[in-house]
Amino acid sequence: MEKLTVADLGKQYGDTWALRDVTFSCSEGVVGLLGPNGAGKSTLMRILTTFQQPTEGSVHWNGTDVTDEPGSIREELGYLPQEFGVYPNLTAEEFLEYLAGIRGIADAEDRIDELLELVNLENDRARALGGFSGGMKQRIGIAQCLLADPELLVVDEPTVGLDPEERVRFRNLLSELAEDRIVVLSTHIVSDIEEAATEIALLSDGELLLHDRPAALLDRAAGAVWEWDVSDAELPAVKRDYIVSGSTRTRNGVRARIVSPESPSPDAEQVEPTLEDAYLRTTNGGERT
Ligand SMILES: Nc1ncnc2c1ncn2[C@@H]1O[C@H](COP(=O)(O)OP(=O)(O)OP(=O)(O)O)[C@@H](O)[C@H]1O
Repeated sequence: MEKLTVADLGKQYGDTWALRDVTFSCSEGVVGLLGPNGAGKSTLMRILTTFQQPTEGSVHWNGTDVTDEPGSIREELGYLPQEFGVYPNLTAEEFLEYLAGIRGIADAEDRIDELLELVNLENDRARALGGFSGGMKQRIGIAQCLLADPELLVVDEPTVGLDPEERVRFRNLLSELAEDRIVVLSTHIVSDIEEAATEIALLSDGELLLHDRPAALLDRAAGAVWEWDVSDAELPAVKRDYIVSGSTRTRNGVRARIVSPESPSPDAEQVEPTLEDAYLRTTNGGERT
């Protein structure tokens, strides 16, 4: 039996369905919850973590319905919400001691040492959090999630505001953590999950368009990615008529990369798809404008 099972989940705000008929299940690994802004990712995460009630459907954790018994998942859950506040005057170590205290975790000293080392903040343990970079704050955020050694870790857009180096470090940390637990990670940036995700759940307009291995998503763009040279004058029409997944400047214009089932021009060359191409194809262009 899978550990986490989501069945026919729906959430309505007023007249709007933020989630509709979402069904999937998973065990250990990184589940990359991918989708444009407003797709319903945060809503799904808040329901998984029991901060919100679904309008319809259910979430089961190890066979127990979490709406009926929220304690069943809360005891084994670490959650890093999108807006994670820290107390600027506390040091990293004091912050973790404080949270361990209010969560009733006794004798947490050794665990705090272990976690500070895991998130690579052991040398900054005595520094006030107010002086931490975005990446350091995210790492202390992950450390606090792990205080009780949870089996399920839910992190909402954790790489927002991180520099490229911090992103890579953070992704590696999550992959390590997913060896013996489920990590659900939401993002609208494909490269955040390209290497780390063992499964991708793709949400768009509240609907789950796909839940599968990254390779299955990649297959969706097979034979549908093209590159060719266009002039600056032609570029606006290309952008209007196609899903453009990239463009690089050339001497006389740009080399456009587009996602389309048919060749856009006799000069176009078919190229290997990336996960970004497949994501754009599946969501019909990604971000809604
Ligand atoms: N409390 C709320 N009341 C009304 N509508 C809401 C509420 N929370 C979210 N929504 C709407 O539900 C939809 C899904 O929002 P949600 O925040 O879950 O998406 P998201 O994929 O996490 O996007 P983002 O990355 O922008 O947070 C959006 O249309 C949003 O406007």
